[in-house]
Amino acid sequence: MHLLIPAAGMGRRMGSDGLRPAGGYRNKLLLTLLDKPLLTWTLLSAEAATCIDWIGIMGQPVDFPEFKDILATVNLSKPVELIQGGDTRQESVYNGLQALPSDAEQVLIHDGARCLATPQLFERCAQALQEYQGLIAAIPVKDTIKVVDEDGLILDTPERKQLWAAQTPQGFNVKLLKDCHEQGRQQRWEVTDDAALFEKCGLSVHIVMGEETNLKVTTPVDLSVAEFILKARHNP
Ligand SMILES: Nc1ccn([C@@H]2O[C@H](COP(=O)(O)OP(=O)(O)OP(=O)(O)O)[C@@H](O)[C@H]2O)c(=O)n1
Ligand SMILES: C[C@](O)(CO)[C@H](O)COP(=O)(O)O
Repeated sequence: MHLLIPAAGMGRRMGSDGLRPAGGYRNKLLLTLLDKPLLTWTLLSAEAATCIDWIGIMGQPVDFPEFKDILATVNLSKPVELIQGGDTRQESVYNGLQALPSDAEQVLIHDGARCLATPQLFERCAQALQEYQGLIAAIPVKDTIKVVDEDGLILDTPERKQLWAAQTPQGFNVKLLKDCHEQGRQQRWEVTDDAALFEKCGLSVHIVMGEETNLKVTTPVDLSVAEFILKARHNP
């Protein structure tokens, strides 16, 4: 199974590590969580998942020297390729898809920022991909969700039992996902996950039960929560 890791973000919402001299934020995946860069935790989980046999990491070239240091430390047993990311997650995944080996039939896509996903979740998604052409890890929403207009007025309260919070890994048939990305570029669709492109193209996407701990490290609070979870895992 091929795995693409989008890791080319700016970490604007994290915003904690100051501006780079050249402008722009420092990639949050290079921040330290316990004693390792955040990206290292994601890679260690991918390494432990036996279903994965090739890894592509989409990053910004400015981060490649540090990515190479991380790879040298982790010393993965699987082939790894660094791929130039784009200005959005959608563009980064597009670039990753173009860089897949020509024999890749199925792909899992997993945010570098979801560094707490377990190897078992990768295995579960890879297994389900033998049955489905499109799937995502997701968990039932715990809060009551409101749809709100620009003036702060509630428009709707969707029924909670139909709401799921999308996570990654997201898994797809490579050819179908490439077609969906092409169509997305032509139609100028802007989406925040790959499943949305599948949906817009009228293709079905199945849910695989995700993990409550599989949070996306987005803000400084997430970093503290992730550290807490990792500490509990490593010193139970
Ligand atoms: N141009 C981009 C933007 C995001 N990502 C990746 O997509 C994942 C989810 O994105 P997000 O959490 O939004 O990360 P950032 O873009 O870094 O954060 P922010 O939106 O706060 O700037 C991350 O692993 C991030 O590195 C990417 O590969 N290319
Ligand atoms: C793909 C994703 O992680 C699913 O929750 C999420 O949509 C990424 O979104 P972001 O806008 O990059 O935070």
